[in-house]
Amino acid sequence: MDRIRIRGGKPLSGNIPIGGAKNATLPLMAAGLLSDGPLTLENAPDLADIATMRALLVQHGMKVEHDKAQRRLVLSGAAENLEAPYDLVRKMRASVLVMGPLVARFGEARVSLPGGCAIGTRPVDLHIKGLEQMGAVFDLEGGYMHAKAPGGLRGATIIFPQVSVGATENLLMAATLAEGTTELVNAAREPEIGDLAMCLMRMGARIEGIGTDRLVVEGVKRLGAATHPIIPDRIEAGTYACAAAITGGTVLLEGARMVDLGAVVRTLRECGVDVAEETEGLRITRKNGLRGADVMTEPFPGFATDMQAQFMALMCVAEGASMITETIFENRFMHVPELTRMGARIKYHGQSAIVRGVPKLSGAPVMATDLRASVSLVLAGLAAQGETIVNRVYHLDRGYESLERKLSAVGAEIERV
Ligand SMILES: CC(=O)N[C@H]1[C@@H](OP(=O)(O)OP(=O)(O)OC[C@H]2O[C@@H](n3ccc(=O)[nH]c3=O)[C@H](O)[C@@H]2O)O[C@H](CO)[C@@H](O)[C@@H]1O
Ligand SMILES: C=C(OP(=O)(O)O)C(=O)O
Repeated sequence: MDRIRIRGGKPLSGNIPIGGAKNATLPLMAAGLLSDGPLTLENAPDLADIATMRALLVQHGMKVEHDKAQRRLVLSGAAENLEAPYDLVRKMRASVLVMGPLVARFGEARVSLPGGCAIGTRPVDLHIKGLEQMGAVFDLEGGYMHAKAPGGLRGATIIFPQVSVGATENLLMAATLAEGTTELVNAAREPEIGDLAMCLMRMGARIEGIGTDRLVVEGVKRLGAATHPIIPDRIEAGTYACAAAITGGTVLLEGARMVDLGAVVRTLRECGVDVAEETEGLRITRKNGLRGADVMTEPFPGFATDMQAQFMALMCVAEGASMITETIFENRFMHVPELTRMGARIKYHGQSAIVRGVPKLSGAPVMATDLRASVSLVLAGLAAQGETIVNRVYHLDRGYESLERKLSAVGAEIERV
């Protein structure tokens, strides 16, 4: 199995191109089920999760062409098989995003329950309740959610008791083809949801309130073809910002947007890192020592949970103590024991961790159980003395395209072995 080998201690310098956002591309691909298309998605990343979503849509009966050279996905055709099988849903939770579009367009879907995952239990009750409010009837059988709405979905007012990115996306897509008006209250406001809404509008949907926590959707009879550019990946950008910061370098993140990274940028500045907006993207520079800072993860526009592990790696070598509180997922500190093996001083209890900065980390063989925990070990390895080997590289391949190529191009000593 592939591993990543890093020899730390090299300040990064140069440009890193930021790809299209994984977490925008996955729902956008699911939206392809809402029309015969073609739906053309520009700036598509080449990631394992995108291949999994492609396999899922293809087994539903759609045609999905991925032109990797042109960074373009073209989706067309209509689903014939309405079942999302366990093997694919288990591999990638975002597979449940096919449920809303399938029920809305074809009146039925059978989607495997995803089960828990490394970062938490992650139930899908809000997705189910919302579709029930829109008239779908659910049976749970053999580990599958079987939803039926033979007469189609109807608009409803859905008030989310807690903010959910996936449930907002599923119900937003479903609402575009429902009869009448759907109101989504306390909706998630992540940039990926705005991107999905923009694409749905291009396909002919009628949506108001984009960018706010109240989305109002007027259902239409059918959606059509569209071409949509995917937004840049703010988590990939944030991760490479931490790479520049932890190595004391200067990197231009080509294509990254300040508007998506407000809370991360504010925290980096608090730690003594310079962040400047340039025409081509964001420039991250760290000249002096890092200072510790406290962080609490929250729904957007708060600090993203998908940046928590990377930030913790940074705080391991910052001066003073930092308190990191994870409020979104109940089990998202799996990187702590591995960072500790590299010499970090971290204590955690419940949802909070205290990181006491040390002058140096030391390289070690490490592994993690999820995507962002894995990349936090890469960041720690970039700063550590000696060699770090990161195992289970398949986690990284879910969300970071050409990670080792992008980092070695700016001076890191990193390779896949
Ligand atoms: C593919 C994708 O875009 N993944 C992102 C998405 O995941 P995902 O859409 O799964 O995350 P949610 O926003 O739905 O989850 C937030 C919280 O709500 C809970 N919850 C969610 C749905 C539900 O029906 N019931 C329920 O209790 C979850 O267990 C979690 O504790 O948003 C997360 C939070 O920003 C990110 O970390 C993930 O990277
Ligand atoms: C948690 C993540 O993804 P997923 O929701 O697909 O597990 C992530 O991108 O960090």
